Amino acid sequence: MQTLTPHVYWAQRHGEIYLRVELSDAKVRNVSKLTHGHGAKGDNDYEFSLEFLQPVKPEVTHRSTQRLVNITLRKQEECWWDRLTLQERKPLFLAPDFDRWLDESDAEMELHAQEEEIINRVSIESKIHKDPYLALKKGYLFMYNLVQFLGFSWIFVNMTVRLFILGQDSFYDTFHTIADMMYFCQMMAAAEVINPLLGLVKTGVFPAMIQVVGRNVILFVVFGSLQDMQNKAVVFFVFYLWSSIEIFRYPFYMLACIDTEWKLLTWVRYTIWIPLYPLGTLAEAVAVIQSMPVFDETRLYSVPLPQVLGSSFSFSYTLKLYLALMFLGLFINFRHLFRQRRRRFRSRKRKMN
Ligand SMILES: CCCCCCCCCCCCC[C@@H](O)CC(=O)SCCNC(=O)CCNC(=O)[C@H](O)C(C)(C)COP(=O)(O)OP(=O)(O)OC[C@H]1O[C@@H](n2cnc3c(N)ncnc32)[C@H](O)[C@@H]1OP(=O)(O)O
Repeated sequence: MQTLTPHVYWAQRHGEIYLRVELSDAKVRNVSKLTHGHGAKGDNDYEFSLEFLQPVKPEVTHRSTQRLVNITLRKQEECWWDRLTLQERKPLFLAPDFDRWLDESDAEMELHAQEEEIINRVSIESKIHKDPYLALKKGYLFMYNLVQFLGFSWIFVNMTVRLFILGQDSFYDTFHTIADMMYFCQMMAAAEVINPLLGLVKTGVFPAMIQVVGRNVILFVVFGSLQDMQNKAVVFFVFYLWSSIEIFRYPFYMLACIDTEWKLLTWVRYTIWIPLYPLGTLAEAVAVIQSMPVFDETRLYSVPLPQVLGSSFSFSYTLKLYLALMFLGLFINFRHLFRQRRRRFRSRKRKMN
């Protein structure tokens, strides 16, 4: 029996080489030796060898059907080859496999489509299998954000309308008009520390704690417990700056809960804190400084001391320490928000590419 060379058809992808050998009832001894195949010249031994343009991995898979043998090789390095063989002249027995043939850009598109399909499958599977309470969690977060959004919108609209109608006079009774709603929203905001603790949102507990504790000290201790502070203009600025960010932040979270994004809203949420956060901290610092003489005068929250050390330890000393903490808190949260912004816009750029 003589040894012949079969017709071999080839195609490639970035990572693989496909060879198709047209022989019926072929038995494969090793990948390049096909015994007892039935080719154009009848029953014979068939053999071929190829010197590839670049190295391939040693593992080779092959599958024989009644009419042909399919061989798959993996390229050592994932890249597009200009041709299959090292020698420029194509061997006579080799031809393109037009059934599988793709040019480089089509192969790239096929690769992207496969990658996307895998990502979609993994994310759907992880949603279905990993968290049976996902809908419940999202429902809770959506409702929480909706209530906060409504609360802060009421505050913002109310203050804006009053500013237009009463002008500067509206500054001085902000507290009496707005405080109840602000108490409600800021008490609810404790959930913002609890949510990451329970793993409901993927963010740090510490920045949320700084934010919530920081605001509540101002609201409940500085404004809430000193009547003299309640009709100061600084209340207007503090409340207006707080609500200006929240009317964008909460709707942004609401959309996130229903896996939706409105690009302009995302941009606003991750941008307006840049002027608002320092201004808000400044307004809070002014409130703290203005409250110090009032605490000294009223002796509220002062700690009685033994006679030798003086009569009492005024709460204004604690506030002096708190002032320093405020600027440390501003620095920590400014850095945190800056990172969140960079992460958000970087991942969006990556999605667009
Ligand atoms: C521990 C002792 C403390 C001592 C205190 C010391 C005093 C400190 C004083 C500090 C000064 C404070 C000044 C301040 O009060 C002044 C002002 O507020 S002025 C107004 C301007 N302010 C702002 O812009 C801040 C607004 N606040 C915030 O942005 C947040 O509170 C903050 C914690 C700072 C940051 O938020 P977060 O870490 O959550 O970042 P993201 O928004 O990017 O969210 C991350 C991912 O989690 C998802 N997420 C978060 N929350 C929710 C939610 N409620 N519902 C649904 N999803 C949520 C979000 O979608 C992100 O997910 P993904 O990454 O997948 O997009």
